[in-house]
Amino acid sequence: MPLGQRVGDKSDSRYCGVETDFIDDMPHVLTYNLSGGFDFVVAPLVDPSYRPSFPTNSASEGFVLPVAASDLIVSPAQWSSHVVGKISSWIDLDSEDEKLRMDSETALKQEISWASHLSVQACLLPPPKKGYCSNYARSVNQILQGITNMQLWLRLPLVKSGSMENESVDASYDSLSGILYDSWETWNTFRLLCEHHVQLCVALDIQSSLPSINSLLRWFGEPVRAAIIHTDAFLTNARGYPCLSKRHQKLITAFFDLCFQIVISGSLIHSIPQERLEVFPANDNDSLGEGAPLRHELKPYLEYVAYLYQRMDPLSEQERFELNYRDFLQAPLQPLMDNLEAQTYETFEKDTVKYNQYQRAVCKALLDRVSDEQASSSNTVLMVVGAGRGPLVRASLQAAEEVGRKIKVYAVEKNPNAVVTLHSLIKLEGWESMVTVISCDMRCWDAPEKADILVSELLGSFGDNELSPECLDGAQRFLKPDGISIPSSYTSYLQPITTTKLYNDVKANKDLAHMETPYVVKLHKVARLAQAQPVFTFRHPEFSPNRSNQRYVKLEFEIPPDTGSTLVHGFAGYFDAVLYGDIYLSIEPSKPTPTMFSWFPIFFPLRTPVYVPSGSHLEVQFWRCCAPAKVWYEWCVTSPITLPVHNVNGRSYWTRIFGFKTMMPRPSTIAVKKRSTCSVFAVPVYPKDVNWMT
Ligand SMILES: C[S@@+](CC[C@H](N)C(=O)[O-])C[C@H]1O[C@@H](n2cnc3c(N)ncnc32)[C@H](O)[C@@H]1O
Repeated sequence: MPLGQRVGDKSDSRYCGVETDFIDDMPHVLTYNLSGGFDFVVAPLVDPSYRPSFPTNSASEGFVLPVAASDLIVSPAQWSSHVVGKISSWIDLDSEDEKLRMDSETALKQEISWASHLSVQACLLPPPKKGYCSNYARSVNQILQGITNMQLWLRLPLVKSGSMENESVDASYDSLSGILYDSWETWNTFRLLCEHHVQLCVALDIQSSLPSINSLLRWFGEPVRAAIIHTDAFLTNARGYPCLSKRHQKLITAFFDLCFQIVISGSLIHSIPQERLEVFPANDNDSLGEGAPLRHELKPYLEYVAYLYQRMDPLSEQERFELNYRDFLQAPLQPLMDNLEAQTYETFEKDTVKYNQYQRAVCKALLDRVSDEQASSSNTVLMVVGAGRGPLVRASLQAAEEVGRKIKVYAVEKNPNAVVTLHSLIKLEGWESMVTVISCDMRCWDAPEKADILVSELLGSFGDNELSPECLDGAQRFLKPDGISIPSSYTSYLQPITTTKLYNDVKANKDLAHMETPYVVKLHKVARLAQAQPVFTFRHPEFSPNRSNQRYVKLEFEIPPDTGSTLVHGFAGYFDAVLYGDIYLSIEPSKPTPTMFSWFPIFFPLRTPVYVPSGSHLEVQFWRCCAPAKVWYEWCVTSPITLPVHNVNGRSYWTRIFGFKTMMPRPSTIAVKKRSTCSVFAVPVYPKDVNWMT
């Protein structure tokens, strides 16, 4: 039974599991827990008290595992939908005791092999011993090469020494070794040894004490599949029921949003008032005995977790639309090279927030330019360059009407298909006396007069990446020397992020070009490691004779000291734009224009993820390069390690300045969609097609 559904979140219900001990009667384990309200069990498949001692050279031949149930006793559908196999915790692949190490490896392979035979979708691996995991990771990596569908969840405590709420009960300190412990470091070592294998995931043990927010945030970009909450991490409310601290509540809510499963572990340690203990009718195949009532002792914990889920804010209509775009790579639009399609324009046109901002900017500019006294006599010349299907023309006309100014509009558009719409709009909306449509590239148009105001929206997710600077440089010839450009400036921003999902998706293409191409992405499962910093700014008009659109910047990111070490998979890119005066558009995370959805962020991947040790800086260098026919970015990391410059000479990604044909090799085998459109070439499996394990 799902925990319940948030309004508007129908396909995205959350699931809650329970960790059980070994009982050699899996049908009973399932009946008891599923009828008790849990969706799945995390259960040992093999008796953990069984500690085989294998002959040194003939491995496991002939051994029969003491298993929890024959594969026949539980249906294949139940094995795969309701059971996560828990690997024996005695297994220690990095023990100094060679015999134990060898036996552990054999036993691990046997248990995984049995789990694989049952088709369970995941196995929970015991945590590595603190500080050591190389041999464990090596063996797991070997296993990963041979399994197809099953995931392996590496169990780790959610701890980081030096940042826990209550250091006196700090589980992050290894008293044996005296080593300060950060479980993220263990995870990072483990997954690097396993080459970021996509089936290697994490299950976090949530304890009563939590590390600092910044160190927790690192996990948001990791492939965490489950958060295991032990009953002793729960507090007791005034009525005797379990509840969680405010920090835990926030964390679990964030986990829901990131689609992590919740698992309740441990026994009932709260004295729940008797009348609230629920009784469940016995199931037909209840092996406890006919008619015996079943009562799940952990139900109060499950109910509390369900309550946290249900009280989350409902998803807005826009968020629901964007569910399918979360963490999926899209090829950036190139409206200068390509002619946009009708449905792309249609998606833009739904973003009323963007056009309202333009309308406000045009209002302000008209009021500044034309005094009340001149209002009836002067006719302001406004040119919408890159008019598309006319929304900025409409916003400009509405602005003029709002402030009582007369305007004459030229709508300049190079896409002949959009020009057809512009012509039909003139008739439909009665614009004949006010609007002239020009079917032309703005850089080639021989304008009959000069403009007072030049309005454009040629911005990409990274501001200048759709070549707004080059287009407006060509158009400003017909702007009066004191004319106004809307936008008057725009700035790109960069932010280092951890994003295992995107890194793996990019890497799956196995070629250099995909590793050094920027993608448009609705970022979701990412850890934003530092504040975004400004990169390149362009101002318009720019009449200086020495102007250049080449840019270079060196950025130094300071990761907050309590974060701990991090792994950077690439950079999220954003932009903001000053339209006019104090009217702006922004997708920069610290000051986004509320509810505007025209742009998702851009992602610049790194060919090799960069480990940034705790307390170190991350230095990155970015170039905007221009040649007569193309524009491209190059980027590299120069501290704490130096990586090769990415996209040298625009070899993998570039934008063509002239001509409208796509000449660039486009990613074809990856999940690529176009910016904010419904033209989906590949759809995500989750959450559309709900699979509770993925
Ligand atoms: C991002 S779309 C914006 C369209 C419209 N203004 C809107 O807000 O829906 C950019 C438009 O500019 C057009 N465009 C790009 N470069 C151009 C150029 N050099 N000359 C004329 N139109 C251009 C594209 O064809 C496209 O219709």
